[in-house]
Amino acid sequence: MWRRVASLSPLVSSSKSRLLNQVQVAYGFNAWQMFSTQVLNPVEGGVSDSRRTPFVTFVLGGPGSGKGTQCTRIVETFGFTHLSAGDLLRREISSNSENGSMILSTIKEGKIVPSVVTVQLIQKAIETSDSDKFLIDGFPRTEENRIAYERVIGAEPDIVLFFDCPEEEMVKRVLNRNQGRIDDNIDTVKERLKVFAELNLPVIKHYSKKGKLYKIDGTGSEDEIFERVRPVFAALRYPVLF
Ligand SMILES: Nc1ncnc2c1ncn2[C@@H]1O[C@H](COP(=O)(O)OP(=O)(O)OP(=O)(O)O)[C@@H](O)[C@H]1O
Ligand SMILES: Nc1ccn([C@H]2C[C@H](O)[C@@H](COP(=O)(O)O)O2)c(=O)n1
Ligand SMILES: [Mg+2]
Repeated sequence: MWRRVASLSPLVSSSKSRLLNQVQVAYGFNAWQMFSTQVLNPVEGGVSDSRRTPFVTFVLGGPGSGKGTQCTRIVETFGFTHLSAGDLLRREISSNSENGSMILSTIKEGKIVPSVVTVQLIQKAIETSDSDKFLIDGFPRTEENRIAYERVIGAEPDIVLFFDCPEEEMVKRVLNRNQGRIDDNIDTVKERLKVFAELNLPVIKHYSKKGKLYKIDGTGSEDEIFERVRPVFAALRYPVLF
């Protein structure tokens, strides 16, 4: 079980703090992102490998914006573990869990499942994985999702990707998806677009204000989009040791 040291900053000496600022300027990351896979040991004030915390990327965008497609590419190239909130919920439906019928009707209507259910599924998936870097796809969809995650997991994401795509393109992609999803029909898509604009955009704005957002142009071919995503993760492969 991993956990993040909540009050890291007071433990960082002023010289380290200056160094972190220089690194942030040079690499475009903040101090928290740099410490995302190693946390300070509060007793010794040093870096402890025994209490690693995972690097978490939230992957956001409207329905059909290409989140799942690009996550597959990121997994192939950078070895992340992909957790799709939608897939976790659909698995609950197919396993006939106690929440299955509620989840099914919520997804059919294009609405959002209560955060307590989704956050629990994500928490379990993280805790039962050996991975130290996750893509959490399609989550948080609402401010309520975001706050519930931060409360339960005790951490914010390290970075957030947002695939920005015009509505007409998203609708076209969803209606051509042909994977048998119950929400891939014009009525549900219209509702999902409404929910995205009303409830998800505020989350995206929140992370933008925090300097964690990477807005990616979600138009063009899958390859073209991945070439916009690649530099974000390529930069993460240069660890800075303190
Ligand atoms: N750049 C692209 N150009 C054309 N089609 C694409 C592109 N990227 C993905 N697609 C296709 O569009 C459909 C939707 O993509 P994807 O499932 O990745 O979107 P998503 O953001 O995960 O959607 P949802 O939120 O509904 O799960 C899929 O059929 C996918 O193959
Ligand atoms: N945080 C989430 C994620 C997904 N859902 C529900 C509602 C979505 O329309 C549906 C499909 O998700 P997708 O595969 O498109 O990411 O699942 C939710 O309620 N809360
Ligand atoms: Mg998807």
